[in-house]
Amino acid sequence: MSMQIETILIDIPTIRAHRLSVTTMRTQTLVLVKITAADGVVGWGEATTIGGLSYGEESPESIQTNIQTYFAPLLQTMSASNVAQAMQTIHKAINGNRFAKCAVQTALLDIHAKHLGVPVSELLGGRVRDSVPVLWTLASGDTDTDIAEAREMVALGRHNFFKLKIGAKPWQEDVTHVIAIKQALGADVSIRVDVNRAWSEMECIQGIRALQDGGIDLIEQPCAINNTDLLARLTQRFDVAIMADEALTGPDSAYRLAKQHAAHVFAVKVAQSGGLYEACQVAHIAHVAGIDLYGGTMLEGPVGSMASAQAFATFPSLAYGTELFGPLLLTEDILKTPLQYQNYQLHLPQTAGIGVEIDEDKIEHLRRA
Ligand SMILES: O=C(O)C[C@H]1C=CC(=O)O1
Ligand SMILES: [Mn+2]
Repeated sequence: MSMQIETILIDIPTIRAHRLSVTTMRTQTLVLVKITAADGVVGWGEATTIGGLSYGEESPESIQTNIQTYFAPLLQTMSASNVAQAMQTIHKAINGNRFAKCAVQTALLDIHAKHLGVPVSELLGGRVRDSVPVLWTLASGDTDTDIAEAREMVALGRHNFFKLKIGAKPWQEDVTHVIAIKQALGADVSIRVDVNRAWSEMECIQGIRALQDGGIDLIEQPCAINNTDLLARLTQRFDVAIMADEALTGPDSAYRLAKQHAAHVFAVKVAQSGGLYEACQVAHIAHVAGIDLYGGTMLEGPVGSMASAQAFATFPSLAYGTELFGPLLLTEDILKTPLQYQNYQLHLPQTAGIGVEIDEDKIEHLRRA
């Protein structure tokens, strides 16, 4: 009874340039993991990251190599039915590699949930919601384009709150851009910013003060990943919510950030957490510590986005919503039935597994040779 595992890279152009402080994306590389159980049931997982190695510590190519070289031989000795035991074996043999571990765990959960005939959320404690609010990230680099894009999203019923990517330009220029968008969209539209760790302490103090005065609701990862002391000082200093993103790398860091009072909000990402179980643990640590929750993304395609939704649907609260818009940033879909984005929410189906039906012909056509 052995399992087979395959890693597939798919390069898909984005609908427009997506500008972050660490990189400008024009394509996204989906990293898909396909596990076939001994009985033929297929499970899917995703280990997509942003901009090669410019955002995270694993690249699409390193994930593929490490899964083929180190995960595959382990999986060939296991049965798919006990996900906890399989992950324990993997954790004993493989250090780090959270994204790869998340993808493998997701595919194993997909198989197990399909065997049981339940959605993956039922293996994570059960749903407290059947849909999650989804924001849109304005990151064209141009103020007027961003305003027009936001208005279109509201009119379409797709998104009614927004995140702006800043940190690439001098902070004063970024603040002018953000405030112009906030004023154009009005008091009722929540605007958040993601600095992606670009600012020094003085830039944080001056930039965040101006953004707080301008009515911005949330400041995401303003400073360096490891400078959690500064993140804690900013959390004490400001009333506007400070959110940890890159600093959060699973339950252990969640515990340390909570103990340090280093954030008002946690951006929980399944890949950064090292798996769906671990993302749920991060959420529970936050909940116990009185830290609010936000469902983050690595701009995954439909597999990783629905896997994330299965986890986020179980979170005790989701005060700041989610950013599971990754599939909408891509020019190609890889599903037989597209995900259901309606009324500003992503809806979770009741189908068994993670809730996606992959178009394998499409994947064969799009995959990297
Ligand atoms: O949050 C990040 O840092 C990465 C990602 C999430 C949304 C987006 O536009 O970029
Ligand atoms: Mn972020």
